[in-house]
Amino acid sequence: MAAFDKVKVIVVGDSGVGKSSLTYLICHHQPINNPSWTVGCSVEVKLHEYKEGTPDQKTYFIELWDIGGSSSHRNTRSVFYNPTHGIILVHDLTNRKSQQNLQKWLAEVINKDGSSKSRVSSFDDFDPEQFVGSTQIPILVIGTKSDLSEEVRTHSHRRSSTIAEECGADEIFLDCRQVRSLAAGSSSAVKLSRFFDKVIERRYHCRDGISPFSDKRRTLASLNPKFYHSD
Ligand SMILES: Nc1nc2c(ncn2[C@@H]2O[C@H](COP(=O)(O)OP(=O)(O)OP(=O)(O)O)[C@@H](O)[C@H]2O)c(=O)[nH]1
Ligand SMILES: [Mg+2]
Repeated sequence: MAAFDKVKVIVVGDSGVGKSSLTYLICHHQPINNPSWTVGCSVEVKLHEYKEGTPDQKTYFIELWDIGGSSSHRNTRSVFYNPTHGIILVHDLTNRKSQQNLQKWLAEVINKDGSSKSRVSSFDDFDPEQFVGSTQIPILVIGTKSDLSEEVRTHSHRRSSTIAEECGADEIFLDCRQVRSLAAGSSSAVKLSRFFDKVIERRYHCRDGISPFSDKRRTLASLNPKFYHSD
């Protein structure tokens, strides 16, 4: 089998928001039956056509690292975060807290990327806008359980979540249990494909060639030293 270049995208969010359901739908084009809690991390792979339909089209492997959201694993899951080429932040549209917690998830990912030397001193101090500006790791925000959300069902548009606005990230609302949620040509499928293109672009086609994770803490610290303290 041909060897394809690959990128690693991590999928994070609170336990039960639907990360495994979403990951399965993306990779298998069908819903998963009765997902069980993810212990540690589960990796699914999909092939993606970068810049499909253009002369630059090329096939890549996308690894989706579906991270178990249980808070009891908070101290051990850092091993899964390095390297990270793209981040999918998942929240449950029927659970506002899960959306608010995405800021903590983002902070956790940059905080625990394999180094115990540098820490964000407080999640409240964490500024997603600054994070995005300094690391340029592409982010996609996904709101699940749109079928159960009154707000989504009764309005054709729902306001983007704060974190998506702060990160300048695209956001998708969907029902992970329906194949049609990511039907080819749908706006959600287009956003997802555009996100994967961005991740590949950043990883393989960026002129400066900087690894997103190797450089981000230094950049963040130089931007705002208050984020960091030494142990
Ligand atoms: N109605 C509805 N149910 C969903 C949707 N997405 C996920 N679920 C259900 O929500 C429950 C939790 O989904 P999971 O995919 O296991 O959640 P998770 O985020 O992987 O949870 P952890 O592995 O514990 O971190 C399951 O019963 C799913 O069937 C959705 O879009 N709509
Ligand atoms: Mg899971």
